[in-house]
Amino acid sequence: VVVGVRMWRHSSEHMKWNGTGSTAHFQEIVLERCYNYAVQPELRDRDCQKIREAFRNAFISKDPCSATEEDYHPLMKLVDLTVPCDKTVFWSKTKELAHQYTKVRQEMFTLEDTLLGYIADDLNWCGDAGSNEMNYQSCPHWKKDCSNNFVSVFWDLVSKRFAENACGVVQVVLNGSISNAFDRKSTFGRVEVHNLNPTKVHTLQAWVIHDLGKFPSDSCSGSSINDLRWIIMQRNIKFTCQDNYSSGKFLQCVKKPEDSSCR
Ligand SMILES: Nc1nc2c(c(=O)[nH]1)N1CN2[C@@H]2O[C@H](COP(=O)(O)OP(=O)(O)OC[C@H]3O[C@@H]1[C@H](O)[C@@H]3O)[C@@H](O)[C@H]2O
Repeated sequence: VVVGVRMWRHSSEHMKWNGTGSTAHFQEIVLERCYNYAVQPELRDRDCQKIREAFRNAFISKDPCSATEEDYHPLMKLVDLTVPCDKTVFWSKTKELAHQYTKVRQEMFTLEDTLLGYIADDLNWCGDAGSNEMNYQSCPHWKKDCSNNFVSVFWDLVSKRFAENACGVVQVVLNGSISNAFDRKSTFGRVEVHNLNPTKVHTLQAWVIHDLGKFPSDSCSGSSINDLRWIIMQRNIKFTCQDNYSSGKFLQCVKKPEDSSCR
């Protein structure tokens, strides 16, 4: 009975938040994804154990509404978010299409195609100040509880670093099937656009892609894209835009650019 009561009291110690709890088996998933990523075999054992520990230590035993970028600095020191010039792909409201793109064009990289983005994608994590356990019951919701939670701060930080490291011609896949393909409040609009380095990035190429069989709701001449064009040109970066693509045609043309219907 004592063990039962202690266990019960222990699990009820966690705060009740409005967001879903930490992903089950979080630590094992982080380690396994690290091993799966194309890390050089001789490095991966040492590095993956360290990455798992540094990731956990960033948030465990801390108030989950007190996250800061500094909490992640030991983890950021272990990974590199740099990709080759002309190979960076940002996205906004087009996650699946952007990943289909980089699956077809393996030399292109979304944040998800870097080690840290690949490890963290679709996971949720938080702890509690009064415990060294993860909270699997609930975690802060970025709107209903607090924006400085560990997941939101993580994605803003890695998105910022990913944008800072970009060079040459960078691309962004935007959703032409919603009214505002570009949204200043999105991570792309709030973080990545403002962290591109104009001395390294000379052009931002936007793709405004609409869903197959639907009329486009936004286009390169729409007000939201004109807003993006203005912001980018203010930053002394060239802006180009393509909008006569449905998602199917976009994937077909990135696979075979020489196809006559793709010019
Ligand atoms: N699993 C990933 N999540 C996120 C990435 C990312 O690369 N991977 N993010 C952000 N992000 C999280 O996704 C939603 C918003 O998406 P959504 O509203 O669809 O688009 P965002 O522009 O906010 O964010 C996409 C943009 O930021 C990076 C990625 O490099 C793209 O260029 C919000 O919770 C962000 O914190």
